[in-house]
Amino acid sequence: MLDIDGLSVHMGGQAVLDGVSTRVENGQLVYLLGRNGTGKTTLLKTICGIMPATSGRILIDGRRFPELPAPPQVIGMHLGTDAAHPGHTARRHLSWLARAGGIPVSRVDEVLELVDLTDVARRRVVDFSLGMRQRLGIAAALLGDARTLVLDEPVNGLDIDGIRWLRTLLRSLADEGRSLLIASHHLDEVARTADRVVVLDSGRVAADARVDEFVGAHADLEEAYLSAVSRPRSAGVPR
Ligand SMILES: Nc1ncnc2c1ncn2[C@@H]1O[C@H](COP(=O)(O)OP(=O)(O)OP(=O)(O)O)[C@@H](O)[C@H]1O
Repeated sequence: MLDIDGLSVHMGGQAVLDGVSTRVENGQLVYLLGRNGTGKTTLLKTICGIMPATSGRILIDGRRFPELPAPPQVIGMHLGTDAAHPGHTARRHLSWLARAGGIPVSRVDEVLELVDLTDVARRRVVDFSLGMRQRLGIAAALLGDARTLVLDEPVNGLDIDGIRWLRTLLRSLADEGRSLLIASHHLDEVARTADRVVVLDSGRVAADARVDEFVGAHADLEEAYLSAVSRPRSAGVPR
């Protein structure tokens, strides 16, 4: 479970996140939405202990990140498709992560199978397509069998079969009782699988609701989203 309370992150003298509070319960698949540059990646990195909070509190299964005895076994993270050394094979990358995280190396084959990369496990990451690097990042997030998962735009670059595969995987991980927080711009995936949405706007929570509540009287999810976020600074975007 993720519990975020009054989280602010300041960078370069600016508040990138400003008093963000939300919660992802066990068994919930929550999508984090918002315009480019509105703080989604910053929020995920702060949850994962990569960026420092200026104020506020983040609890992962009731504990702050520095108190976690074995972080990769508590929170799985996929924060971008360039995490692996390009000269390493997929297997070497995951084996290194497993050793660093105190995870049995035998788990590597399991996650390679889960993300359908077994056949290319000995190929170097530099030769991977974007979709293959997404799968590798998802494999890394799943290595520790953590109860909480944080994924940044995992759909990007996946082919149509891959998007369907990921949708089924994410839903089943939530149905097993895990907490998932996923930043995305893919409203179709949100509509199909999300339990809740959290919308960030200029670093603040503009909406935090069950999907059906969020859509409410709006025609659809896109209309609900556009009415939740402020107008873009650039002109000419029809509303
Ligand atoms: N290291 C940094 N120093 C200063 N500002 C930063 C730093 N990293 C990010 N920012 C700023 O923080 C803001 C939020 O960026 P962030 O990457 O969290 O947005 P995002 O919502 O994930 O965007 P996108 O949808 O494009 O991925 C942006 O204005 C960005 O310029």
